Amino acid sequence: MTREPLVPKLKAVTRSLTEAPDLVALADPEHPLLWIRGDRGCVGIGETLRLTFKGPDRFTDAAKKWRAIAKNARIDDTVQMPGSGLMALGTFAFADHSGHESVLIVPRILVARHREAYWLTTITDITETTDITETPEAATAGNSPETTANPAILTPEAPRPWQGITFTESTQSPIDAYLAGVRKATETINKGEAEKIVLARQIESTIAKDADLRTPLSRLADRYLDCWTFAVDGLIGASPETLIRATDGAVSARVLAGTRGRHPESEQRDAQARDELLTSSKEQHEHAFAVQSVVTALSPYVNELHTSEEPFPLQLPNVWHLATDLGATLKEHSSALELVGAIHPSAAIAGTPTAAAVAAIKEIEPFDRGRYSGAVGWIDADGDGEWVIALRCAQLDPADHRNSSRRIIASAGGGIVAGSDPEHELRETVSKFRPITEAFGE
Ligand SMILES: C=C(O[C@H]1C=CC=C(C(=O)O)[C@@H]1O)C(=O)O
Repeated sequence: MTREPLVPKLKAVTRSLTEAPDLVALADPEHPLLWIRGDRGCVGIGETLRLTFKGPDRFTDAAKKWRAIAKNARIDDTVQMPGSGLMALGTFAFADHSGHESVLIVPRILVARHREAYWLTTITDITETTDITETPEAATAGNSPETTANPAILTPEAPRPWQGITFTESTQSPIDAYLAGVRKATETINKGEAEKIVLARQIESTIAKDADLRTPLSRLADRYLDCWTFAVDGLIGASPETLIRATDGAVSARVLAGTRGRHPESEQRDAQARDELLTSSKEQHEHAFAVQSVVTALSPYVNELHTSEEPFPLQLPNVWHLATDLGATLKEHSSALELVGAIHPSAAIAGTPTAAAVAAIKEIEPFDRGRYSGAVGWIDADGDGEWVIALRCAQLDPADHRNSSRRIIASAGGGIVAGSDPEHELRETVSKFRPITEAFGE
C-alpha cells in the first residue's frame, strides 16, 4: 500500500514591527529572496521549506500541496494583512516540459511592509517536534505582545562594492538565429497556422560568486517604480505585468502587449513613440490577443469582470507599453496559484492560438526559456497572493563551490504578428533588456 507523503507541519508567528525595515538591505547578498514595489513588499531570510515541481501539472500540484500545508499549519498572526502569517515565494518555469524546476520557498524569517504597516514572521517546521497535546496558547507563549521592537536580525550586512558586468549575445541564442526565427514565425502566421507568436532571445555574462546582488536589486526597485522587483531562487528582475493579484475574493491583473522604446534624448520623439503605439493597428491587434487570452482564462472563475475601456500607455523608464487593467470578484474560492495556472501561458508571452504558438516557440527558439516568461510571486495561507509574468529578468546559476563565478542569462522577447519586421523586433528586445543590463552594469 502506498502512503500519502507526509504534509509538513509549519508554525508561523507574525508580529508587528515598530520601525520600517529596509527590505532590500536585509536581503541575503548572494541568495536574495525579495519581492518589492515602492512601500510594499517582503524579504525572506533563511529557508524553512523548499517545494519543487516539474511538468505540465506544476501549477496545480503546487496549489494542491500548498493548500494542504496551509491547512496543516499552526498560525499565530496578530497583523492579519495579505501576506502575514504563513507565506511562500515562488517561481515557475514557462514550458510544460522545461528542464528547469519550479519552486515554492517558505523562508525562515519574513520581514514585510505594506505602506505604514510592518511585520516580522518566523516560520519553523514542527513536523517532528509537535506535541499533539500542545494548545495554540502554549505554542505561542513568549510571543504574546502585539508588537515587537525591531530585533537584531534586522541589522543589515554592510553593502559590498559593486563590479559592473556587461552582457554578450548568448552562445545558444545568436542574433542571426533570432532574426531567422522572426522570419520563420512570420511565415507560420502568413500560412494561417497562428496569429501571434512571442519569440525571445538571450544574452549572458558571468558574475563573481560573492557579488552583492542587493546593488542590482536596489537599482531595479528605485528605477522601476511601476514594476514588481523580485529575487527568487536566482531569478532577478522587475516585471510590469501582473498576472494575478488575489485578495479576499477580489482579483486584478494588468495585461501588457505592444511596445515602443523610450527616447529620453527628446521629449518630442518620446511623445511620438507613445502616439505611434496608441494609434498602430498592428500593436492594438497584438494587444487585443493578450487581453482576450486573460479574459477567456479567468471567466470561468469570476463574476463581474471589468477592463479599462481602451488600452492606455504605460510609461516605464525603458519602454512604452499598451496596457489594460482587469478587475473581478471570484465566484468561489480559488487560490492565486490556481488562477496563475489557468491563465498561463497568456498571449503576452506565448501567442494566439495558445497551442500553435507554444508549438512554434518550441520549434523555433533554440533554448529552454526556464523561468523567463513563467510566473513569479507569493502566496499566503488563505491562497491570496500576487504573481507577475517573469519578464525583464535574468537567471543566475546556483553558486558552485568549484567556481569563483556564476553564469547569468537574461531573456527578452516580443509578439510577432503579420507584418512584423525582424530588425524592429530586435531593437525592441534591446530596450526590454535595459532594466537588467543597466542594473548589473557599472
Ligand atoms: C515578452 C516580453 O514582453 C511581453 C510583455 C509586454 C509587451 C510585449 C510586446 O510588446 O511584445 C510582450 O508581449 C518580454 O519583455 O520579454
